[in-house]
Amino acid sequence: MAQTVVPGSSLGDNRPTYIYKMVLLGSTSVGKSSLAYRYVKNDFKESLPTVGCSFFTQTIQLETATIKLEIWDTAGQEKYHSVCHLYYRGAHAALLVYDLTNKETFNRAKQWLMELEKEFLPDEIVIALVGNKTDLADEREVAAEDGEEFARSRSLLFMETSAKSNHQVNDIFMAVAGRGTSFGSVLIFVLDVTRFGTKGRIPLVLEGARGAGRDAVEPGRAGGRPPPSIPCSVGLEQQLGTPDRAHPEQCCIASHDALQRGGTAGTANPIWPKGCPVQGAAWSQGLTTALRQRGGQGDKASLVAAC
Ligand SMILES: Nc1nc2c(ncn2[C@@H]2O[C@H](COP(=O)(O)OP(=O)(O)OP(=O)(O)O)[C@@H](O)[C@H]2O)c(=O)[nH]1
Repeated sequence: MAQTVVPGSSLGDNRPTYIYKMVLLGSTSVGKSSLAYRYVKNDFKESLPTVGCSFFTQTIQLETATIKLEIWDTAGQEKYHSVCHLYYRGAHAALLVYDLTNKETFNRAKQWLMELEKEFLPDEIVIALVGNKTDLADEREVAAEDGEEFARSRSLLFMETSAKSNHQVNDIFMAVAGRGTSFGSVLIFVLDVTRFGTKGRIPLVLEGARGAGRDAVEPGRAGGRPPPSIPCSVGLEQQLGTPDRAHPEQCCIASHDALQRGGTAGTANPIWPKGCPVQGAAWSQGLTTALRQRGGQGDKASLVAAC
């Protein structure tokens, strides 16, 4: 399993930071944002359809290392499909979510899988098939056995969840993180109920970090993904009220998305979530940094080439 490791950034803190990118894919309204919200906030609320992609991070401080879980919640609406591959690029794990009350979304999840299989080698990414909305048992259109059987035939993790009733939400995130440890023996996550309790949001602890993954990089080294460094806040981060430091790569991708659809890469980007506190200068700065890290300039041609 590929993780990125960077040296600790705080003064006197030499612990490495491992970055683990997890992407949520699936049709619109299957509950991707709700699952992420439940996992991060342990709550459920109505949310608007995702625009482009929401991104947030969850940091886990451990004795020997820091784990930074990057969760990329993609938009399921078809109009965003053409740019989705930009979001799952470099992912270590993917949750393929369908709505078990809507068979069409199950079929769509199978198509997502085919796309992932074109992009990744089998041992490059952990994939889980997730049937969401178990609380709507009376409306079920996809039998649990069908989901399970398909997952088994393709060696995927499988779980049915309900973001609404909080059924197996922690479990699926944990299972995916746990599976990630079986590749390359880089990280071992174990449940630490003594520290977090069984209802802890991220009951994970690193038991042993035995060196860097094969794509481990040092900051600034060519070929590696840059560490998050630009103040920015988008999508779910914003909804959660927990502004974070956005990934320059996301600023780049969002801008590329806008350009593809005839928008501009400037601060007036029509797709940028309304009310985003960093709609202006901070986002531009993030974009500029992303471009520089890719060796480009801040013009449209460089942006498209870089992304
Ligand atoms: N009953 C029930 N409703 C759910 C559940 N999860 C999500 N929903 C509802 O399904 C609808 C869509 O949820 P979202 O989380 O926005 O779906 P999404 O997959 O992120 O949608 P896009 O952003 O368009 O891709 C909302 O009305 C949610 O309240 C669930 O587990 N049970």
